[in-house]
Amino acid sequence: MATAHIAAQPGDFAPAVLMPGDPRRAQRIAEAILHSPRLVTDVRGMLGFTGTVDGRPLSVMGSGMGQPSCTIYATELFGQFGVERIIRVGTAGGIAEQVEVGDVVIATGAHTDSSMNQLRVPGVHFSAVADFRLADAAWRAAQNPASGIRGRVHAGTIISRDHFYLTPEGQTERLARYGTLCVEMEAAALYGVAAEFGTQALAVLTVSDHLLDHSKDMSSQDRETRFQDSLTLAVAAALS
Ligand SMILES: O=P(O)(O)O[C@H]1O[C@H](CO)[C@@H](O)[C@H]1O
Ligand SMILES: O=c1cc[nH]c(=O)[nH]1
Repeated sequence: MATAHIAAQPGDFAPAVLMPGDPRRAQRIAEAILHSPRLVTDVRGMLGFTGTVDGRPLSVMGSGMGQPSCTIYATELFGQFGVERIIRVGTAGGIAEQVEVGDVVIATGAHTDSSMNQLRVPGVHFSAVADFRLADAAWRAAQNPASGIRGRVHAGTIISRDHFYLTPEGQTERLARYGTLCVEMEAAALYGVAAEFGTQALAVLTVSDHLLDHSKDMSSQDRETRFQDSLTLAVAAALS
């Protein structure tokens, strides 16, 4: 039962999927945390793996960059492959002053400048929010010393932008005033797809750079590899 973008069979995906934007990060995560990972799809190089963690099935699959790409994969996983929860594990740019490079953000809600969720309920400004149970599980894992979290963890609102390079003047500073923690490019759409299917979604983000202070930004290699804390929280949520 392959779909247009996923060449897998029924049962190939676990009920919970970790979803980074970068398919190479999906492979690294699969190799790092899954017991007996097997490749279940590679259409367009968007790698998906399934294995087990502590004897429980778990999948990892890339989403690509941006809300349209993430929406395609999330829609097919929820709609065709029996997936019940998707936890995005991505990088983000810091916006709030208290958020530093290397910190982790549990995205409880996502503002957006995208039109994708506007099309869902005509005349309504859709609220793109994380599943409370997943967010609570990630937050509780962050507070538990046994989890081994080394850095700081924040929970709150983020923004999912369509543009990586084009930002209206003053928008970032205004978002900071409204308590927005960081910016990435997928969570709002992912939360919208989960609402459509009555399933669960969460984004756990590693801050790779800061929009208002670039002095400590990560290299592109660090962006691919420095995600241990967010991964720990994402797995805790996925298997909760
Ligand atoms: O690191 P990932 O998960 O790709 O997430 C962030 O990085 C990409 C931009 O560099 C966008 O996809 C953004 O959301
Ligand atoms: O979308 C993103 C992701 C990481 N860093 C940014 O500045 N923006």
